[in-house]
Amino acid sequence: MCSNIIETVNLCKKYKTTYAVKDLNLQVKKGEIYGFLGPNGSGKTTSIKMLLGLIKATAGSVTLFGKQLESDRNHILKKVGALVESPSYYGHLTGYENLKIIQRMLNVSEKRIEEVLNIVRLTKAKNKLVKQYSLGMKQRLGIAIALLGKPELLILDEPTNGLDPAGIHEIRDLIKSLPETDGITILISSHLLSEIDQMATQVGIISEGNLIFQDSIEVLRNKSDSQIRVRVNDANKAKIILENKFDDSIQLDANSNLILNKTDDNHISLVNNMLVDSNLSVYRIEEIKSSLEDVFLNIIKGEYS
Ligand SMILES: Nc1ncnc2c1ncn2[C@@H]1O[C@H](COP(=O)(O)OP(=O)(O)OP(=O)(O)O)[C@@H](O)[C@H]1O
Repeated sequence: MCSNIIETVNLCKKYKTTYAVKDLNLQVKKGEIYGFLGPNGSGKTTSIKMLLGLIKATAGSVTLFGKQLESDRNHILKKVGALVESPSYYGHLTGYENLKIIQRMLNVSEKRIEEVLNIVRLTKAKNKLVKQYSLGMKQRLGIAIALLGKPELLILDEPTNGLDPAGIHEIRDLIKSLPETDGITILISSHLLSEIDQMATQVGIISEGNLIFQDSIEVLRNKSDSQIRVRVNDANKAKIILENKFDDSIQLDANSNLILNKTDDNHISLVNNMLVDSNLSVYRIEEIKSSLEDVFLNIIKGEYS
């Protein structure tokens, strides 16, 4: 049995002669927090709109909960909550009153309003007019609205866009806490890996409409390159010694540290012994890893393909 909550097969959207999304094969399993990453204009919103049936695909299929979206759209979408682009509210009404309108439309219990206010931590601000809410509070209200119908799948399109670091942190904590309580599956898009790094279990990277990476966050982390940085009392002398011995050019960084590309233990031990035998003082040997953001940028540039 297929355990994918979202599955798309060769999903395409073409505008005139250009593909905004090309042969997208997304696979999102139950209970995952799937980080859908890509630079601005890479096709995230277009993909999400196709998942929600808001725009028609040029080709390909969308399957949610094992059922083709086309076959039973209304029934399937009842199990989905979404926040796409800037949510619209009635600014002259309170947060509670905004939720009340949607609660009536969805025909869920009034008790659910208090529950979602609590989840998004807006209970204290529920009687404040929404026009007086901060951007972060408005985004959290948008998530509360998306959660009202107790969705099994939550789709959030760039929910941290425009937020300050504290706002981003709040949304991150909130999203991380959701699968534990409700067993919900979440797809969240962003153009910054750092924003979803600590919450995503699975990552899909889209660039120019093509999905160029889809795997666990661990696999992404393992793509991070390592180098060894060595601090000695005379870097130039050390450089000559090592280059003569290993017949390989050694770089120095801006602080006159030696940078070694070979990182295996035996090599590092050999280097250390050589430097010490040459009466150099070795102050520090440390591993430096490229950041996850660098890995993300390198994947987009095609450096890992
Ligand atoms: N209605 C449209 N007509 C023509 N082109 C469109 C339309 N909507 C989107 N596009 C184009 O499709 C491409 C993908 O846009 P999309 O909004 O999906 O990207 P995105 O990854 O969500 O970017 P952002 O983070 O900036 O929202 C862009 O080149 C965009 O200009």
